[in-house]
Amino acid sequence: MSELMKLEAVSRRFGGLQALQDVTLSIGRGEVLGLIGPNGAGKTTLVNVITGVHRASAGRVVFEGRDITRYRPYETARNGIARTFQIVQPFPELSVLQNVAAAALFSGGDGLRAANRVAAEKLEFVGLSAVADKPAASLTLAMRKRLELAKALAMNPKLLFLDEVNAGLNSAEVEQAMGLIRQIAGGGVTIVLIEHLMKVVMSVCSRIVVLQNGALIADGSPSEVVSDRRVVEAYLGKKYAQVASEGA
Ligand SMILES: Nc1ncnc2c1ncn2[C@@H]1O[C@H](COP(=O)(O)OP(=O)(O)OP(=O)(O)O)[C@@H](O)[C@H]1O
Repeated sequence: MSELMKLEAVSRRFGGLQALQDVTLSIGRGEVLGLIGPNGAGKTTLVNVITGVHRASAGRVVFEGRDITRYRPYETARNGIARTFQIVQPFPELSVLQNVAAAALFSGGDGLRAANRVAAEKLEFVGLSAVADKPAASLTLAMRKRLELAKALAMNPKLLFLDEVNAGLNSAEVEQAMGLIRQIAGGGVTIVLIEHLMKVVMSVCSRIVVLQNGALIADGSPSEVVSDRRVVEAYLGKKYAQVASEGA
C-alpha cells in the first residue's frame, strides 16, 4: 500500500499542556484507520494540526510527499484533506444545500453553479435530498451529522477525517452511518475514523492507532490492538477486552 500521509514526531503544546508528543505515523492510501483513545488524549488536536487549524509546535506533516506542516485550513482542503467536526456547526440560516455548496467553494471548486451541483450530488448520497432547501437549523442531530459528512465529501477529499460522526446517534442511525463510511472507503477515499464506539471501529477499520496523553501507544490490526495490555489499561478496560476475546 503506498503512503498517503506521514507524520514525523509531531508535537503540540497549549501553554503548559503537552497535547501531542512526538506522534510518528504513516497512513496508507485506501486505508480505513481507527484513531482511538480516552477523552483528552489529543485525537481532535491531531486532526487540527494536520488540517492547519493549529500549528505543530514541532515535527512535520507530509502529504503525498509534500511538506504541508505550515499550510492553512483552506490550503489543506484544496490539497485533498477534509474533516468533519465533532461539534456540528452548520450556518444555521443557510439552507442545507447552501451549507454543502459553501464547503465545495472553500476547497476550491469551479464556481457557484458547479458547487451547487456537487452539493446536490453529495446530499443525495447521504440521503438528505428531501431537506436540501430547509434551513440547516431545522435538522435533527442525526441529519446534521449527515450534513457534516456531505460537506466534507463536497471537498472531494483524498483523505477524510471523521470525528465522532456516530456520537449521539441511535443504533439504526449508527448502522446507516457505517454503511455510508464503507461506501466512501469503497470509492477510494482514505479515512481516519475517530470513534468511541468500539463496535464501529472493529467492524470498519483495517488498522487502529491509540493515543494516550498525546502519545501513540499502539498501532496494529484491530485484534492486536484490543488485546494490547497498555490499550486495555489506558482505554478499553478489562471487561471489554474479555468480551472482545470471547467474541474473536
Ligand atoms: N485550543 C486549545 N487550547 C488549550 N487546550 C486545548 C485546546 N484544544 C485542546 N486542548 C487540550 O488538549 C488536550 C487534548 O484535547 P483533544 O480535544 O485533542 O482530545 P480528544 O482526544 O479529541 O478528546 P475527546 O475524546 O474528549 O474529544 C486536552 O487536555 C484539551 O483540553
